[in-house]
Amino acid sequence: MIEIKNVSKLYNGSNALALEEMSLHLDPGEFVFLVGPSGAGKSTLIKLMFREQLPTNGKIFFNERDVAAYNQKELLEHRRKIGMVFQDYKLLKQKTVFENVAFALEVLGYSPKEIQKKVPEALEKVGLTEKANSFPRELSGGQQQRVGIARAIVKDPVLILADEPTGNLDRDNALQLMQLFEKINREGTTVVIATHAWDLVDRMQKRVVALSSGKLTRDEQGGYDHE
Ligand SMILES: Nc1ncnc2c1ncn2[C@@H]1O[C@H](COP(=O)(O)OP(=O)(O)OP(=O)(O)O)[C@@H](O)[C@H]1O
Repeated sequence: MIEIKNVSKLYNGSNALALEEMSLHLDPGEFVFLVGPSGAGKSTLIKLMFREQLPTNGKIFFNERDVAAYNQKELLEHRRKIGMVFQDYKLLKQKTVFENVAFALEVLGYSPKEIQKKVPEALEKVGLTEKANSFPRELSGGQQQRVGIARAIVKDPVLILADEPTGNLDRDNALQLMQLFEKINREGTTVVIATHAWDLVDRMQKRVVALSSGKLTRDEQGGYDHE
């Protein structure tokens, strides 16, 4: 699904590489944790996969297509296929839960009829049917992140990219969130999660890709650290 080949990233105005000669292959249906210390390059890798940033060197292929060669239509199509989840949820405060999730479809041009069908399905999947008419401020952090996940899955993405999705949550909520990602993955969506939550990574026993100073240092199935 995604092939990252010898990718390096140097941000404008920076003199250190955020990623250095990184290569990584993701197959459809995988569940992958990206781990590593602050500044290791996890967010950069996620931004490159979403094609929010372009590599300075190297190439990224999404379903065998070079993402740097996309035209405008292909770029929109790429982003339609990828659901993003953020640490700070990024919900619209003045919109209800339903409206927040619906908005993700409105910007993609879905019809009102499709929106009325798909939003309740997504809310049901994340267990928030009862909260459809609530505003984000009326929800707990865990519930707000579930809205974030509903917004990501409502467009039936093939890939979910989550950057530190449990960073603002307590351990119980974080674990429930990870289990929700696992359920979404079981239903066929590829999931990539950048996280510092090493205890949860240990518990989940998935593929773990570790980065340090922009380099891949480990890529294996299992817990956070086997050494
Ligand atoms: N927009 C930017 N401009 C310049 N440098 C940046 C930019 N974004 C990130 N960097 C730098 O690139 C490196 C990798 O950052 P990145 O955010 O990818 O790390 P991370 O592993 O996600 O860290 P964290 O766990 O703290 O989120 C860091 O040295 C960072 O300072």
